[in-house]
Amino acid sequence: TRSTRPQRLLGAVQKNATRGDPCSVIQAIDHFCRNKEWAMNVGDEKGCILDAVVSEVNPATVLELGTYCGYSTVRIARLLPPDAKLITLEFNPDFAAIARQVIAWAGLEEKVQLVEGASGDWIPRMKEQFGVKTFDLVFLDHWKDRYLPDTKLMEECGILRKGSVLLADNVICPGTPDYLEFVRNSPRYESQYFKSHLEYTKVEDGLEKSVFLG
Ligand SMILES: O=C(NC/C=C/[C@H]1O[C@@H](Sc2ccncc2)[C@H](O)[C@@H]1O)c1cc([N+](=O)[O-])cc(O)c1O
Ligand SMILES: [Mg+2]
Repeated sequence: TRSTRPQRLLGAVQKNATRGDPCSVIQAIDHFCRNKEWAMNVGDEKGCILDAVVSEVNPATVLELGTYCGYSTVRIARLLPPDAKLITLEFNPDFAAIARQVIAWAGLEEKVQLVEGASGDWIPRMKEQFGVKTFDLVFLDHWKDRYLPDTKLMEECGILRKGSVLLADNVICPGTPDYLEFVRNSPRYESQYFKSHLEYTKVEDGLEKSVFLG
């Protein structure tokens, strides 16, 4: 049977990237998506903004919602200090299987814990399951209609602390209007929009960075 796009993306990584070299994994995926098949990775342009925010926050604990093939997981984990921990949640087992191999190819398994399941089920269990009290940085890139309910859930579960940074992909395209309205109008967040483009296209999109004020 015909392979899937994530399988072909993994093949491009294994063919063109060097084991243990996260930058070559990132380059191989971007080249594949720009020249062969588009895929919904955050991409190189928004990826540079992601890199800048990760470097500024210098997080000890990161939560990623929506792993897909692990592109942003690799982008974030490559910048983390030795003892830092990135937990990434993925609902689709086929995507999770591909992402594990991409993360392994980059040599970043030690920094990443990929959890299969839905954010709504796992967010309430973060403390007991993984011993993480609060997250310094959360990257939202999963189902767009889950950004707002999951943000409210993270607040309720107390996994955000004063100064925790939420960074949300696709706030323009495909768009997350209810989330954007919430973080931009709530007194409990200080929000900032980073204008960019939808990965590998000229369509406008951007990242919204929201600091939780506690
Ligand atoms: O739809 C998009 N992203 C949804 C991503 C969803 C990812 O997260 C889980 S769902 C989940 C994971 C964890 N917990 C609950 C659910 C899916 O299995 C997928 O791996 C998207 C679409 C476009 N686009 O141009 O159409 C561009 C983008 O950058 C996008 O991110
Ligand atoms: Mg996205």
